[in-house]
Amino acid sequence: MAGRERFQMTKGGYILSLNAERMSGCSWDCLKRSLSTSAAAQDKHSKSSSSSSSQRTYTFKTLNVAKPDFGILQVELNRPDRLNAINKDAWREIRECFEVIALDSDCRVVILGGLGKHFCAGIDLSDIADLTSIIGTDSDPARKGFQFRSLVRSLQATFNAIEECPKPVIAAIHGGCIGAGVDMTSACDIRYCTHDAFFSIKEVDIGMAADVGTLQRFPKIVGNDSLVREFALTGRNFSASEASKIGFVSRTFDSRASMMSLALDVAKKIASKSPVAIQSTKINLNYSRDHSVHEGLQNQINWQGFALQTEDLMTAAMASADRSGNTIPKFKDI
Ligand SMILES: CC/C=C\C=C\CC(=O)SCCNC(=O)CCNC(=O)[C@H](O)C(C)(C)COP(=O)(O)OP(=O)(O)OC[C@H]1O[C@@H](n2cnc3c(N)ncnc32)[C@H](O)[C@@H]1OP(=O)(O)O
Repeated sequence: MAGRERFQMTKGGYILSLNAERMSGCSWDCLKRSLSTSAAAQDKHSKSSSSSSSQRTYTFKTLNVAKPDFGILQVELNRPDRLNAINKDAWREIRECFEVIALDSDCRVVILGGLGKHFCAGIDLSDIADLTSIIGTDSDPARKGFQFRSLVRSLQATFNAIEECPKPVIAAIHGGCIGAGVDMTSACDIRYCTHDAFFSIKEVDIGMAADVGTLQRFPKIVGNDSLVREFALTGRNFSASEASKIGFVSRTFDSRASMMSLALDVAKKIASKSPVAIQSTKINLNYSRDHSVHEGLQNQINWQGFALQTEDLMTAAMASADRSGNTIPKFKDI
């Protein structure tokens, strides 16, 4: 973390550190309840954020958040002794973090990485017994079914929060990116990895189908149905070079340092542009991925109905027109 400040906002937000304290040690059932109330709390905060004087603090047990440069947040999975396996606190905190980032006008782009030897070893295997404890309850099969549905919905919401965050998210992957790690990075906008990275859609090896995004997002990223099925049906590791060949990652690097340096350069470039243009691009790319070309174009028409009214259009156009390159456009936060 040398050279980077711990980041704390002092205007219009949330005291996540208190939430983290309150939630530690809760059961999966408790996690489900907290995740569903989190959305309502977020909504309440978003409505009052412009007038609220409470603190927005990026303080988490399982995540490290820093602000390396203007408009950029660096979020790192921070359970290195467990290889950043996602435990119940992490499921909740990743969602909370990206929900807050979505509303944080100081943040224009995010770099998502992991501390320690591996990016992410998937779900925390020591939580599996707790996760499946619904089976041992007295409820009838239908009621257990409803409880499992609600659990999976709440876990999906963690990675949905990354995809639905209007700020672009750059995943910087090193070492293992296993199971839930693939689900998580599939929800990101840009993926880079080091040459030593390896990936696995590992869920079949723990007796389940991937259920928090990989089967839905990964095929749309790589566009090779046969290979998707080979990976998802065998759980075999695939290398950085395979990931690059199929387009799951767009660049590979010799070292983490060179990856983070390039990720930061790309993030700076994104942060320097109109946030109206950047967020409109992410939102419309996501919409168009999930709709027909015609529907995507219709949505874009409606979107442009307000987005083209931005002052950023003239600011950016005038800067582009100045061939000397001396006009550096400045764009207000959203
Ligand atoms: C509703 C469900 C929603 C989502 C479901 C998602 C499913 C998945 O994520 S499936 C994938 C689950 N993960 C795995 O199967 C990975 C298991 N780990 C490994 O295969 C290896 O650890 C490795 C990632 C290849 C790394 O190997 P290595 O570098 O040799 O480290 P180790 O010595 O094996 O591990 C060090 C230390 O970490 C512990 N650990 C590793 N993975 C996990 C994990 N997923 N959960 C909890 N703990 C993990 C490992 O036990 C070691 O612990 P020690 O106490 O130091 O022995």
